[in-house]
Amino acid sequence: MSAAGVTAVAESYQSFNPRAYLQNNYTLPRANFTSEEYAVPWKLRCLADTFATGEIRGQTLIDIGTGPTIYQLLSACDYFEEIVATDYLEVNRAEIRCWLSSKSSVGFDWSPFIKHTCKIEGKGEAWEEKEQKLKKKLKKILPIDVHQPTPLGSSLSEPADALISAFCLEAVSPDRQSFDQALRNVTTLLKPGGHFLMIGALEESFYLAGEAKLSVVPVTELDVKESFDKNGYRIRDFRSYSMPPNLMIGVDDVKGIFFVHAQKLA
Ligand SMILES: Nc1ncnc2c1ncn2[C@@H]1O[C@@H](CSCCNC[C@@H]2Cc3ccc([N+](=O)[O-])cc3CN2)[C@@H](O)[C@H]1O
Repeated sequence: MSAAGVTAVAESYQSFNPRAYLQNNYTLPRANFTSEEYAVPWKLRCLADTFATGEIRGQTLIDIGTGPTIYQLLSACDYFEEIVATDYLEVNRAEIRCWLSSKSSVGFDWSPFIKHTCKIEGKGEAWEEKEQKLKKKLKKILPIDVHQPTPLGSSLSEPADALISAFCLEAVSPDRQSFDQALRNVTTLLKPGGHFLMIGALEESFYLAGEAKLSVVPVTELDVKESFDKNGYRIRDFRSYSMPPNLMIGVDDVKGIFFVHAQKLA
């Protein structure tokens, strides 16, 4: 892992604009709920299908690099007592706090995401009920640095039952070696036998978030599978999505999205 590369990444994130990032990726056209040919419904389907088995459950789920988004936690909230959000930037942690505390729609409006998740889960759950359930379970919002051997510092009492992460490791690693090391680091946060659900960008080299232009280490399906294999996981499921031309809107050069369900070997 190049220390200089990691420092450069950290500096680039100082101008990350959460609202611009949300606008770029979580409004139309990418957040179009009319068909699973669109990126956001595809991601929600991966998560809803995986949690529906009931196999992934426990006391604590940690979200690695939550960013300013909560959609990735919607299907998880039925299966864990405590959900821990984490991010490197205070501006992102503040976005999550704003959503948690907002009575009205002061924060980003996640209701279309919550309604879609309730619909595909098919339990007849009211979206307001799921929203309140997640807000109740989302008990901690912690600083994290995946490049540290102990990413949460001393904030973590014991390893979690499961980890989830969306678009983080590849977007904060200057190279493949750093990506592998970051995966090794966050694996210390997971109990043996615990499950790790990761969603990420395929073959992306940059993305925009307001004034910030962030570098991304391009990873292929094979790269991701190799990283999990090398770090003591059994891959349970792997799905990929090709970005259709109408979703290539200039905010990044992402070619596709991967979803991996991996289990840490006991
Ligand atoms: N050292 C660090 N440790 C942990 N987290 C860190 C660190 N540094 C920054 N962070 C934290 O990690 C970041 C996570 S956001 C990364 C965005 N990834 C790229 C973007 C994502 C995206 C989303 C949706 C769709 N789609 O089509 O639907 C496509 C794409 C493709 N482009 C950010 O929260 C930062 O604050």
